[in-house]
Amino acid sequence: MPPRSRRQRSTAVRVAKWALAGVLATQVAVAATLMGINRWRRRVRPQRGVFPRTPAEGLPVGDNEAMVYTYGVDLYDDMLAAIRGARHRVLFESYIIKDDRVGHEFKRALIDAAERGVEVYVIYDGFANLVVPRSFFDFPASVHVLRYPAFRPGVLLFNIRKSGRDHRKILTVDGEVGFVGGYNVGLMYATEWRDTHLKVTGPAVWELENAFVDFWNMNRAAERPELDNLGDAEWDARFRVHRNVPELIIYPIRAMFLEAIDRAKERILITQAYFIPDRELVNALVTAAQRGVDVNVLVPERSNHIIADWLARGQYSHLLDGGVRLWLYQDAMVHAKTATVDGRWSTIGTANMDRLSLTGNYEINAEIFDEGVAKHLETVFDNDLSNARELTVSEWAGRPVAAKFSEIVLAPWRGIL
Ligand SMILES: O=P(O)(O)OC[C@H](O)CO
Repeated sequence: MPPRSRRQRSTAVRVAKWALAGVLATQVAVAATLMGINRWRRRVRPQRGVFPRTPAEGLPVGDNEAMVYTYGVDLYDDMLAAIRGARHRVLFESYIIKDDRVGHEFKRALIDAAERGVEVYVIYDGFANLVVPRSFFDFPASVHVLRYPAFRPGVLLFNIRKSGRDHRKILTVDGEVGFVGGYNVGLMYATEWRDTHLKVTGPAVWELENAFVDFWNMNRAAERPELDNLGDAEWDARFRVHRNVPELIIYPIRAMFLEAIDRAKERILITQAYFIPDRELVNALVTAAQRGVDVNVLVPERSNHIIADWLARGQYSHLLDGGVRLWLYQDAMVHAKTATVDGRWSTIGTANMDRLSLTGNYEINAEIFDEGVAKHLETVFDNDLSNARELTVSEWAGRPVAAKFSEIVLAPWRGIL
């Protein structure tokens, strides 16, 4: 190579490096500014954490009964009652368990169950609970505990099987009752966050048990017992459970969403805590809106993760211009991960509509083909709208230039979070 073109190439490489460093520095500066503003705003104008609730009611789904919770106190009361009434086996898995009054109530109930001879298995995520003192997770030997590791060395070798958090929230008792949904365990979630969880009784509990058992057996320490499945799978198409399992490189929840949106004819109602859909999901929603489907997405106006909010905002123009209606939940965090289509299909689960959940973490979503459950979720959605405001195309177009700049600068992070 002649000396001049070698010089040109090294200049180009230097310019590219500086440009990249400049972009990264700008992203960090924008993110730090947003976090600073958020911290200040939370101090001067804290969220009231008051929101409408929709009473839970028993809804038949084939041979099962489903119940939808929208208030943490009600949910935790029923979960604790189930653990306290356990006779044979409790399987409890939570992404976050706080070291507070509610966390201790669960811990006590689990220990008491083990002490009266019930088999008790507990799984929690090591990374999500790094801020919780390790001593909180000291259980007597009678409780079998699996801490999903905060770090798995395989990720350093880009081994996708070793990636992802255990983001699931499952409780099953005696194979008779099961819970799944958005609620972690903690005092703040009990009263201040609007979330959605599902209780199911009947043969479909097997689905949740099976999900727990597979995870336990895949990740248990050698000295911990292997779990047998109790009962048989029902193959009931009305109530299915989908699991993202990075270890097996399967992520069916994203496909479930795409399939349901693709089939929609009348209406789609989605509630999401962190709404950062990928290109295909955005296109599916816009395509549905353009074929006349009434597409509605409810998100918190201010979530607990300001950067997630701003990554979500980066998609709003495309969605609003495409005819999707966006609703911003007021004065409280809405943490639900639900959707319903055409009054007949519903999902309630742990997966956020973002990259981390849909192609990253261990997740679990119930998919329910039932008009009663869908109708109930539509009522929940309507109640939530009484505490939300619609973001209009004109309001959005008139946002400050600094906001538009921040959205553009942070856009590349959507592929990570
Ligand atoms: O990861 P999620 O959806 O369970 O949400 C957890 C909260 O963001 C805790 O900060």
